[in-house]
Amino acid sequence: MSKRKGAETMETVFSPAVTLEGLAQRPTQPLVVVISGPSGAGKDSLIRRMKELQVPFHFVVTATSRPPRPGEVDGVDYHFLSRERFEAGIRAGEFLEYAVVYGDYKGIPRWEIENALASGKDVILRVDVQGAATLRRLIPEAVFIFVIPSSREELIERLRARGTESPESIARRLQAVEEELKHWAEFDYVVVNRNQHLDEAVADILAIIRAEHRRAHPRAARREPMSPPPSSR
Ligand SMILES: Nc1ncnc2c1ncn2[C@@H]1O[C@H](COP(=O)(O)OP(=O)(O)OP(=O)(O)O)[C@@H](O)[C@H]1O
Ligand SMILES: Nc1nc2c(ncn2[C@@H]2O[C@H](COP(=O)(O)O)[C@@H](O)[C@H]2O)c(=O)[nH]1
Repeated sequence: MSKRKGAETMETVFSPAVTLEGLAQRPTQPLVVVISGPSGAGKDSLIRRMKELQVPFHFVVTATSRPPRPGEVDGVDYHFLSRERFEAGIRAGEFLEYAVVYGDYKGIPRWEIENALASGKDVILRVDVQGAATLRRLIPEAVFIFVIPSSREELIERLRARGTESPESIARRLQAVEEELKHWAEFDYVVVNRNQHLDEAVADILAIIRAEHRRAHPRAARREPMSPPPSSR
């Protein structure tokens, strides 16, 4: 490519001078990755698989007023709170974000986010579509991934086979899908978690994270809490 000597190019106007070594060793910022999608899409299964594969990331444990399912561990899957304790937390401004999701409170404790950002690792949050909309305002530089199954039948079958929901809870979750789907285009990526192809969806998420780390102009991960805790306002 020939360029006139002294002529301004896109590179000379926009790129600060670097050495090859400097550019090659450029530190990458931790990412904030928000995983959302309909109930039963497989968000928790994907995150669990990524933990099994020892992918280095910090998972933000959110809080809920719903009772634990068999096998769920307090402080690992959720912080399980009574409804009263959750409502007291709302009044005290303890949550960065909270919503009523399928009839139960769900929310992100501020201290969890502060710990996550202090970890220096990529941070993964899993929230419903309402939560993703709130986080888009609070953390616009986060990477937003919408996870879906490949069909409604797949979703119904998965929610039934999980065996954790009452028929009413399954109906409520399925009723929400249409509304949730309306928001797909607000996400940066759509990942399809096909039946029996969980590892393909995991590979997609890892590819997204890898590519985001290779950005020439990275999304800057926040180092500070999103807003001061209410007590110091
Ligand atoms: N690729 C897959 N193939 C077959 N079954 C799957 C796949 N992914 C997830 N499942 C199963 O589907 C059910 C729902 O998955 P999971 O609980 O991970 O969904 P979720 O999106 O986290 O749901 P929720 O929003 O309700 O918490 C689980 O029983 C899980 O084992
Ligand atoms: N808005 C928020 N949604 C959250 C949070 N933590 C989890 N979730 C989402 O709730 C639904 C239902 O979860 P389940 O465990 O009861 O099946 C699912 O979409 C989760 O991702 C949160 O802090 N805020």
